[in-house]
Amino acid sequence: MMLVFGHTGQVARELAALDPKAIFLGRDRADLTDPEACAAAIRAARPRAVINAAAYTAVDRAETDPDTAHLVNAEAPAAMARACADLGIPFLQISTDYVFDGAGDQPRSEDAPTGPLGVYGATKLAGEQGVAAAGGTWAILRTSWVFSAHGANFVKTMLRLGAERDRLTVVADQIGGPTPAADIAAACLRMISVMRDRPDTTGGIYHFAGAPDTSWAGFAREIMAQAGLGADIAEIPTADYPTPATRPLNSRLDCSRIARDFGIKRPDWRIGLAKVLEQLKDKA
Ligand SMILES: NC(=O)C1=CN([C@@H]2O[C@H](COP(=O)(O)OP(=O)(O)OC[C@H]3O[C@@H](n4cnc5c(N)ncnc54)[C@H](OP(=O)(O)O)[C@@H]3O)[C@@H](O)[C@H]2O)C=CC1
Ligand SMILES: Cc1cn([C@H]2C[C@H](O)[C@@H](COP(=O)(O)OP(=O)(O)O[C@H]3O[C@@H](C)C(=O)[C@@H](O)[C@H]3O)O2)c(=O)[nH]c1=O
Ligand SMILES: [Mg+2]
Repeated sequence: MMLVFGHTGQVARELAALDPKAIFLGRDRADLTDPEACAAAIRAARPRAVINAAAYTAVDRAETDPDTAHLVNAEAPAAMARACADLGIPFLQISTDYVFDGAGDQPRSEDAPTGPLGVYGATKLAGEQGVAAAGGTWAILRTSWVFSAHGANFVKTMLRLGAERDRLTVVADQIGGPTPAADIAAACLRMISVMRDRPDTTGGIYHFAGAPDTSWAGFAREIMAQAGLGADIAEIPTADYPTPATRPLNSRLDCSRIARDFGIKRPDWRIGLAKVLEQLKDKA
């Protein structure tokens, strides 16, 4: 049986859809501000593998709440990874494009230098380092710009604003790969299964993002088009959209390593978007 930290989050919900037999620990059963309680939950459940799909994902709020973000994003995954290493079971942590500084215009590989611009990215990077230091069989899946029919994400924000306004201003100089949460969940399950068969030739850090790379404005335009909303998307530079946390400009991830080791290809996010819009229609 698989143990998943997270219950209501985007990726956790999609893991539940694909593997309903897994155990999902929400905040009520495992609070990541208590890392040792998370490790104890793993020892008590004795699962065959653990996926951490919980995180402090409020990028701007993290700037003024760094201690909580550090416990949740850095200390908790490190404690989980140590518990898994002790039990000899695989551990999969999900991380982010925000560990990079976003310089340049080339896709980054897994061993490119990191340089987070804000507290969220810095705490997620510390979490990666804690997981790697734990030893055992582990993988870190770095993804970007996650969306789904559940929870808070850019697609749902754009649908709400696009229904209210004729014109939206959206940044056009941050470039990355929007990634459907359902594809992340499928990638996680495949990685766990392959890692259990081939622990010696798999593991480490992997990049995984939807294709093709686009800007937030390009993403917004496709959302409006597929949803049949008429709102005009006006492109603006990041400087015209001030936020507490600085975001990387270049979030392009080179995803060739996950294709090589696991046969997992970049999904077309436009297809994932169509599925999410269908799900939202069914919910309404
Ligand atoms: N969202 C994105 O765009 C991206 C996300 N990622 C990474 O992907 C992973 C999954 O993200 P996603 O599914 O989008 O996350 P969501 O923001 O949808 O959900 C985060 C989950 O973490 C839980 N959580 C937060 N704090 C705690 C805590 N103290 N104790 C227990 N649970 C807690 C939340 O619980 P509750 O509902 O109770 O608040 C929620 O279920 C994360 O590691 C994230 O860093 C990477 C790149 C992009
Ligand atoms: C709502 C809105 C946002 N924006 C900009 C702000 C920001 O640069 C970009 C996306 O906004 P968001 O608030 O969704 O971005 P953000 O919460 O920073 O999204 C990030 O979340 C974390 C968890 C990750 O790991 C990242 O991969 C990334 O997905 O769009 C506009 O330009 N116009 C708008 O009307
Ligand atoms: Mg956000």
